[in-house]
Amino acid sequence: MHRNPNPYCCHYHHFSPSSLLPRPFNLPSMATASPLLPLTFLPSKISASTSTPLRASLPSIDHKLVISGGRPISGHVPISGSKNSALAVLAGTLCCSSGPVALRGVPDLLDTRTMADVLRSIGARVEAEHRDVLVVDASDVGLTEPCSEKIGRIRAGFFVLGPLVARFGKAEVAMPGGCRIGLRPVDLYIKGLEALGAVAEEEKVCVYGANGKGLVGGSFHLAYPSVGATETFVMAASMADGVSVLTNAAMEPEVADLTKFLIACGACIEGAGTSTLVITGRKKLYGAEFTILPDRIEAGTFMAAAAITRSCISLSPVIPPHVAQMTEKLTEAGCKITQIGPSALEVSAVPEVTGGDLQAFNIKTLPYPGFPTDLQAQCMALLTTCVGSSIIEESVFENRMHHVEELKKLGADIKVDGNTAFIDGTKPGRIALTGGRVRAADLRGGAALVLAGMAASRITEVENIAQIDRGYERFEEKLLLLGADVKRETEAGVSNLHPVM
Ligand SMILES: CC(=O)N[C@H]1[C@@H](OP(=O)(O)OP(=O)(O)OC[C@H]2O[C@@H](n3ccc(=O)[nH]c3=O)[C@H](O)[C@@H]2O)O[C@H](CO)[C@@H](O)[C@@H]1O
Ligand SMILES: C=C(OP(=O)(O)O)C(=O)O
Repeated sequence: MHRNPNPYCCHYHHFSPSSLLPRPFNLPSMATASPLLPLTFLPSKISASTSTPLRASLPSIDHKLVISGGRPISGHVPISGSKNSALAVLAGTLCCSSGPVALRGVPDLLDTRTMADVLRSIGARVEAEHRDVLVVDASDVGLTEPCSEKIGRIRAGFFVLGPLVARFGKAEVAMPGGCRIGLRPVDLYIKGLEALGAVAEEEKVCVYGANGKGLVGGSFHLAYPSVGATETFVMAASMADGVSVLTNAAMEPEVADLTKFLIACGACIEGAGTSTLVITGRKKLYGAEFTILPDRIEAGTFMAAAAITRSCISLSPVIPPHVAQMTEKLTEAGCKITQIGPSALEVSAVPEVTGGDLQAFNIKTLPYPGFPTDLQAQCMALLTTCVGSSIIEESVFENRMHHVEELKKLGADIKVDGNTAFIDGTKPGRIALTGGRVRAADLRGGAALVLAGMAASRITEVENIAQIDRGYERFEEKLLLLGADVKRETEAGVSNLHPVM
């Protein structure tokens, strides 16, 4: 690997964003996957505090979900810790050079397992302690080139760049993977680090800290409130020498959660959850205990599941303001959402509440507090069952409509023009989805197909569910617990149990 002869030099290397476009998506290979682990998990034991063993990657690439549709669901579903918060916080553990971090609520997902492997590849210790605590000790990390193959599987792999440059003065990180929903460049990450004095090398993502040590405080205005670029800047600035200011920062709850985590570790950050962050760098951050916030996207997905099956379910823990956009849209459709506890909601779409049909609504995805792009596909599935026409405008990612063709195979009537989808809903008293064989192209699109299958009149098979396993903890087990007829089919046969533990 080529190295800068003087990695700490201050001269400027021109940074070319085009050299940082993502490489092709790289799913975990069956050849490298570990064998199935013993099954010890029973659906009745699902709890919001499910443990996080984070062992080897889940070999679910050839698994499919088989759904027998048309059944209502009922009961309570526990919501796991947030995938996107957990991934950012796991990257943030690299800021802690003194003492271990104890994390509660890290969901057991393909993506969190991959992130754990990324951390291990540079010398961090990542271990499950008790059933619910994941301990990460990055005190002895010394390497600055995390495993490229693992980074190439997940978007959040790139989040380690900021902490590594800030702590060690250099880092070489491969282009990340994640959902194939657009070009997803990393130019804003790099520009943010450059504002802190970093120097990026052309042709590869190799970044050096300023003045041979690390980063210096600086100001940066994000041209777009990118979640990952905000998180990268905040982690890096927390260890930079001096005060940094970030404006037009992303305000997603997961960004605020990362900020809270860093503060718990000794960082000095003002403005958490707002668009202006003022960060006073600290020489060192320390290990701390932290609990990951509940996953608002998983919660929103189950809210959509209740609506699409015209059912009534409760869910917790959920932070009601975090799902406000979903609550607003489902209420517009005719559902009733009731807060039944400080962190519990009931979602009802039963005929006695809705009068029989749900009404179409429109969506435009936007950065938080706008409607989340990560719930667009699930809402599209729902809208194919609502009465009337609706329009979905995807404004965050330029290529997040892969689920359209698959939904059409299940009987949906959808037309796409650029990033706008026109959904011709169903007729009163009739749900048009029939079922069929479809393939998950990405995480949320995959979940949307499962929801559609639950409303369809016949059997639906969803293939390539490794995509779903990337971001939903025990998805089909939770659905099964609610009474859905969902089975995981593996090469070895049918299984209603997740093959993780
Ligand atoms: C692991 C994680 O947390 N993933 C989430 C994160 O992704 P991620 O952090 O990748 O999303 P961003 O907010 O960065 O991306 C939003 C838009 O900004 C563009 N962009 C981003 C960075 C950059 O340097 N240059 C650039 O042009 C992207 O291509 C995209 O069109 O936020 C998204 C938006 O809420 C969510 O859908 C993802 O689930
Ligand atoms: C787009 C998503 O994930 P990632 O950014 O990890 O690809 C998602 O969670 O919907």
